[in-house]
Amino acid sequence: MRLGLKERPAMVLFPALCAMDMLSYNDSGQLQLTEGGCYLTQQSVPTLAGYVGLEKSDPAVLEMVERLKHDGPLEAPSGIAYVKEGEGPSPMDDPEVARRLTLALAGRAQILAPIVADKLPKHNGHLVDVAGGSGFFTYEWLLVNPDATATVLDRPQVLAVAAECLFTFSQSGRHGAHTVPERVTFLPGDMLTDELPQTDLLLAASLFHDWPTETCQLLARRFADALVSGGELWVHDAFLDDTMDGPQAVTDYSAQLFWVTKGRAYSRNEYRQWFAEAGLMPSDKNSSTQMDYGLIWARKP
Ligand SMILES: C[S@@+](CC[C@H](N)C(=O)[O-])C[C@H]1O[C@@H](n2cnc3c(N)ncnc32)[C@H](O)[C@@H]1O
Repeated sequence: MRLGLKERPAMVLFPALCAMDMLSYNDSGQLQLTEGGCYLTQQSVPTLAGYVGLEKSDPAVLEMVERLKHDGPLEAPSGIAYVKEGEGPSPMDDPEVARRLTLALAGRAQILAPIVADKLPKHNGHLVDVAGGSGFFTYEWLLVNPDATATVLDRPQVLAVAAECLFTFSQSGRHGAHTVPERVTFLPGDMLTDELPQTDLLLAASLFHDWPTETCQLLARRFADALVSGGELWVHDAFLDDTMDGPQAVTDYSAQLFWVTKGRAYSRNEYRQWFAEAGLMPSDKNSSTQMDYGLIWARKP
């Protein structure tokens, strides 16, 4: 790895360059320039280096280079979006910023939640929606599971917004929506350190992608511990191909996640390794939802 990149920036940059057909893996699994990628070198005649180099002094390009080199921003005095870790400041604990960031995701959740609710198991037990944000995934799931209950766990300032979303949901006039609030518990807490409630189903929606690999492994172990025997961990996210060379929509998204969070997009294979290490039995089935998102799951024996 001559660039000396750490794992996270390398796994953002190289899959993106593969998806753009600039790099590919050879038979020995080593990265090499593709025919198109060769035009990016100074030695190529003709070369694209001058054309691409028009952007070389752009402040955003220079900042991305710094972040790739340092595995994130050198300084983040007010914390990192969607991340609460340890005693450091978190935007998710600032009422105004937490509201803005939570509402920024609420539209996506509202669109995807009915599709996810339809694909999650039908159950009359309990769902824990960890880092549930606006809570829409929970509300929709409770609508199709009229005897079930659920807990939405997140930071207190986020849950204040989730409660407003629940009120609006309950007033929608949709069949059964008025029964949902009495079946929801809001649990303020820290998913990295607090004890998690025991549950039949645990949903991790757009959660792992905010965190580096070691934290994902820790979370997988914590979620496995929270499941009852026979319980299931469901992940809703955008996944890299297991070949780590696309799809381009997800490598682009991964670069955005790298820029604003501590994480990146991961492949299903990476998730399944964490689940197996945590003692879960990953299903090998893949299910897609919309917006390049999909579902995978694992069962506790
Ligand atoms: C990207 S959002 C996903 C929200 C929701 N699951 C969705 O798909 O719309 C990540 C969420 O993780 C929450 N979060 C971050 N660190 C946390 C922590 N240590 N404990 C609990 N929640 C946390 C954030 O407050 C935020 O709501």
